[in-house]
Amino acid sequence: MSFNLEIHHLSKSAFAPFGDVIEADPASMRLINGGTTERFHALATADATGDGARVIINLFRGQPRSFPYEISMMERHPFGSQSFSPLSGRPYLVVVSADEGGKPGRPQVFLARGDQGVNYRRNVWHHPLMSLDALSDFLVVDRDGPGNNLEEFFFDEAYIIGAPTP
Ligand SMILES: NC(=O)N[C@@H](O)C(=O)O
Ligand code: NI
Repeated sequence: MSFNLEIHHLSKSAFAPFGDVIEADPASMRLINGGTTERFHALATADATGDGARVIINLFRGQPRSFPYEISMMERHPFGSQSFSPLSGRPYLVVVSADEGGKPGRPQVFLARGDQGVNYRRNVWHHPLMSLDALSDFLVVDRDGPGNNLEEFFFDEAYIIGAPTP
């Protein structure tokens, strides 16, 4: 069995082609509330398109994935962005692909810290939530409304991820 996907630490620059990293970036910080609160401003933008579309806020409670793990499919949301912000303080995996002629290319795997969220830009290929180690909660901001906002693609041959090392 070949563990043929490397895991990289999540960074704003590496993730830029796919969306935003939601983290306490000093460059975005402004003091508010009489200096008692740091506002890390406009880290990402929620996008919801189509008549009747709305941005909604959800909680996802994800069961931990076991490894080696087969990446057999990817999905995307053609009508809206989707963000995941960890509430349990645990790392998790983020798996994304560039679009290649309407299909996902070779997945890229990022290990996100427990204080980093991600916002997938609209129509970006990604794997469904991948919690690690224990049941984990995430605040998820995405799009609700008419139309099918889920497109899935199944690979002919699955990619394999070995167990992440912290
Ligand atoms: N289906 C759903 O709401 N979740 C997925 O979109 C996901 O990315 O986890
Ligand atoms: Ni999704």
